[in-house]
Amino acid sequence: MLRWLTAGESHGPALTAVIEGLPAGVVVERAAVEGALARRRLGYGRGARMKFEADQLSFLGGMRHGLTLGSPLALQIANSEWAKWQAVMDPEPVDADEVARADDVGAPQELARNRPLTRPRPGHADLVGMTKYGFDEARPVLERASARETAARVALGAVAAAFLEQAVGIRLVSHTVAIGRAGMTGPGTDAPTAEELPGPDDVAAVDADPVRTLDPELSAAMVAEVDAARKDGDTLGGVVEVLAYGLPPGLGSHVHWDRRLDGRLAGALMGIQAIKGVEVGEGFRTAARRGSQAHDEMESDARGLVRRTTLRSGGTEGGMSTGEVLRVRAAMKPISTVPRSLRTVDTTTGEAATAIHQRSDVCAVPAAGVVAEAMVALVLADAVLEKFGGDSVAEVARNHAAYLGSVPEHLRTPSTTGTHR
Ligand SMILES: Cc1cc2nc3c(=O)[nH]c(=O)nc-3n(C[C@H](O)[C@H](O)[C@H](O)COP(=O)(O)O)c2cc1C
Ligand SMILES: C=C(O[C@@H]1CC(C(=O)O)=C[C@@H](OP(=O)(O)O)[C@H]1O)C(=O)O
Repeated sequence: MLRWLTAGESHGPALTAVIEGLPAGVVVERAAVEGALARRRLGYGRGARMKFEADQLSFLGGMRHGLTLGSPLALQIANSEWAKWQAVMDPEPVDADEVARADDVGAPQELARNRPLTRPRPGHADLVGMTKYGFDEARPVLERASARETAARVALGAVAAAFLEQAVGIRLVSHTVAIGRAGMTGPGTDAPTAEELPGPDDVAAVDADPVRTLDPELSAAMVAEVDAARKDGDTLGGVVEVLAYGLPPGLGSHVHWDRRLDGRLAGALMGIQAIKGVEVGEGFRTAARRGSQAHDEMESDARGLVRRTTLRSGGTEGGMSTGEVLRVRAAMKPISTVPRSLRTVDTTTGEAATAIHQRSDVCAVPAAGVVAEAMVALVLADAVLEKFGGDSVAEVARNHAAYLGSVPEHLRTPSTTGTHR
């Protein structure tokens, strides 16, 4: 079983993450984890904070000389802006005078770090978090609700992705499929073909695009959507897709609801801030089709392998991976810190007010794709360990190879023979 936790506030000293249950012998390269953290900061529409704040990574346990030890792996992402926030966010008691002095000289009240935040934003965690935890302002809520925390998940996801590739050859890629109305497809559209999907070697090309899509026309339309929203003082959401290549058939299980791979993926993706919908394969769009147009028919190819003719299911049947490319989508709602300020109430007086608006992202959909990729990597790593066990990477790899080798000749598929993309 793979378990993991994150801790840390958005403007606190650091984010901390621990993952337990990884086998020994995973090569974890600093460059790979830092690369993943850098990818999460990408994307047209992100706010100013992404430019000046740096993710300072340290490995604190569970590794020796670049290899996992089989013990819990702990890492930390220090906040380069901490000095500015220390008085306001110090975990230890601080003099009120010191907090008062932490005001930004000359900053408008909106931007002052030390003022109580009493105008909760509709769509953010502010009001309900204050009510639930008994706070009289939103700072203690928004600090943890903030998607800054996703940096810790992305770091863990990079470790999980390293394990997946090294032990069983699974590789992931994510991309943006819609921002606002750009890229939205209706119920009639069919599943993409394998050639239309980004492959695992396309990660750098996807990341090179400002909105993380390989389609230049779509990219331009998405950038235009972000520009138009920014001009109107508004924000946007969209849809991201994660693809995983190299899965064996049989990760997850049909035998119990909480063992279904699709359910576990949906839970993990819905656990990302602002994600409000998840689709496996054609998801909601498949509901509008007839059965004859909704499933992936099987045929025997020239080599006698059982092959699917389409990619509609998204790579799961019965809560198990089929061995086809895994394809999951997540829908992100628009950013709730809307510059043109939404109506709210001041929680000190109950009077009408406009919601807090500090600097924020206009659109963070491209970054959400990187976070979704990390969550899928973590779920798949857990499912691989459940199926193949093993205390070392070599043992997991042996168990995986033995399983694939045991599939009867007449049921072999491209995935059981290692010939899928
Ligand atoms: C990568 C990423 C960046 C985000 N950036 C912002 C932001 O700058 N401003 C904001 O109000 N919400 C932002 N959000 C969304 C909030 O974190 C989220 O709406 C809030 O935590 C409430 O949770 P809920 O939307 O799931 O209800 C971001 C989310 C993600 C995944
Ligand atoms: C810091 C990150 O994202 C933050 C997520 C976020 C939110 O409300 O979720 C709000 C913004 O923070 P602030 O309001 O302090 O500018 C984003 O910048 C990050 O992703 O590293």
